[in-house]
Amino acid sequence: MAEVSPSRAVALAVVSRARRRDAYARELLRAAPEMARLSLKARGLASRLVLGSTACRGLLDAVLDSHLRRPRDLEPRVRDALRVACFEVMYLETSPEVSVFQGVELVRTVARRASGLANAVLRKVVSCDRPRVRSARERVTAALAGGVPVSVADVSLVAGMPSWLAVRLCASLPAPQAAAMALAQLEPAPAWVAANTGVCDAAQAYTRLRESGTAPVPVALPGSFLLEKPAALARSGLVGSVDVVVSDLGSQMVSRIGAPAPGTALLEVGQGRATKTILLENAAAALGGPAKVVAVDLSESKVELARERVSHGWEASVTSMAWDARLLDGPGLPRELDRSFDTVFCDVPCSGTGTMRRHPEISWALDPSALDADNPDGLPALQGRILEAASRRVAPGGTLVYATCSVLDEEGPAVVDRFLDSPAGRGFRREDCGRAPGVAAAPVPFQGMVRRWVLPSGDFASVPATDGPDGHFAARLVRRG
Ligand SMILES: C[S@@+](CC[C@H](N)C(=O)[O-])C[C@H]1O[C@@H](n2cnc3c(N)ncnc32)[C@H](O)[C@@H]1O
Repeated sequence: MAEVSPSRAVALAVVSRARRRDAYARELLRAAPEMARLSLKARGLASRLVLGSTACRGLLDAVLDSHLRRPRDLEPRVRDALRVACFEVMYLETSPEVSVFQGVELVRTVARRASGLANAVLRKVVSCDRPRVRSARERVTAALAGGVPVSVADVSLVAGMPSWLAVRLCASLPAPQAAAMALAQLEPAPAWVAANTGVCDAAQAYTRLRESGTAPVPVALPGSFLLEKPAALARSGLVGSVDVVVSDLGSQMVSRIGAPAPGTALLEVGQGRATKTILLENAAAALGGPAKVVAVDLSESKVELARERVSHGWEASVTSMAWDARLLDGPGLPRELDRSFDTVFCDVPCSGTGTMRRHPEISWALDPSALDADNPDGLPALQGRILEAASRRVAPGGTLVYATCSVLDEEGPAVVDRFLDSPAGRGFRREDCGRAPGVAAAPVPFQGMVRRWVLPSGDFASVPATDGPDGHFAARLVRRG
């Protein structure tokens, strides 16, 4: 009898490891020694099974529980195997016979006596749930073209996300965009990288990427590439040496929207691992030379990491420090922050709903109350507070950029509207992100790519779609002189 395939066995090992260690599935997938022994095709399937079964976790559990007499009795390792198999039956194109057979074998590898139960459950998934997904997908695909509404239930089922999140998504996005996002959620996300021009120019980055087997394809922004074989990047050493930074194209667009003029002062709030610091300096350099950047983050360990990364090419122009951005308008600021800046770029903590293809844990880990504007401990309150405090550091005539990787109104336009209505915000006016100097100076096709996502308000809001960038939001506010 045929055995369970290596890709499914590896997928189960990684999913179980993530549960036991309470770790991120994508990171374990990258580090898994078993992955290196798989063929490229098998690695692709293992990766889809791990990321997909993680992204749909709650929905798969509800499906499995509906077919079990005593769901609570299911051992965690059997549930892991059934989730992987259930995801394949419902969402992938594998024939039902193969996916059920493989699912039963997978369960047998962890609990021989549970194989009969697995067979019964997976057959029910084939007859009840697989057709539901297929018909929901047809309706969502029809909504993509426009003119047809999209239902919350279909978005939730097609994307494998909780219904409350689908409700918020459909309230934030026009139907064709909600449909495009739902259809893209369980597809592999494109892999973009940008050359770190502090270390190498676009031509050198291209050569190094090509020689390392990543099959780079230049995109409309010089130094930016789509990788056709992203798996080779991990072995290339180019990420560790910071010759390139891995960054979604939407994030690269936001960095051009925030691009400081050469030699001017920029305060970056929420520096994280310094990916945008490098992109912002790339953008300034493209305009003529680096900016003088002071960057803050609440997390000491991220500041350490950021310092190491910017030391590759930008050590002379970037200062990274640990500071709580909510205190940027208070007394006792360190000398580096007690001044005004030509640009203040706020990359605030957010739900990450624009990046769920890359971070599959997000949708089932999010607490809906964290998105309520009136929750004092929620994200919109934190984002508004950071924006307000950071606005005090903008010089007259200077620019304040507010950025998130969320697609939800509550964390984007609503936060900016509230700020502009507040006493601190009254001195600012909203400007068109598509006309930002860093965008206007970029090649015309890139300008078109950015402007495609600019809303009538002037804000930038990309939305995930198959082969498209992640969901990023940016508002550009100029302080009256
Ligand atoms: C969206 S991430 C930034 C990503 C980063 N800009 C990059 O490109 O890698 C938001 C960052 O804000 C930081 N943060 C959260 N609360 C903060 C606060 N009160 N003050 C400063 N930084 C904060 C987090 O540690 C996190 O690194």
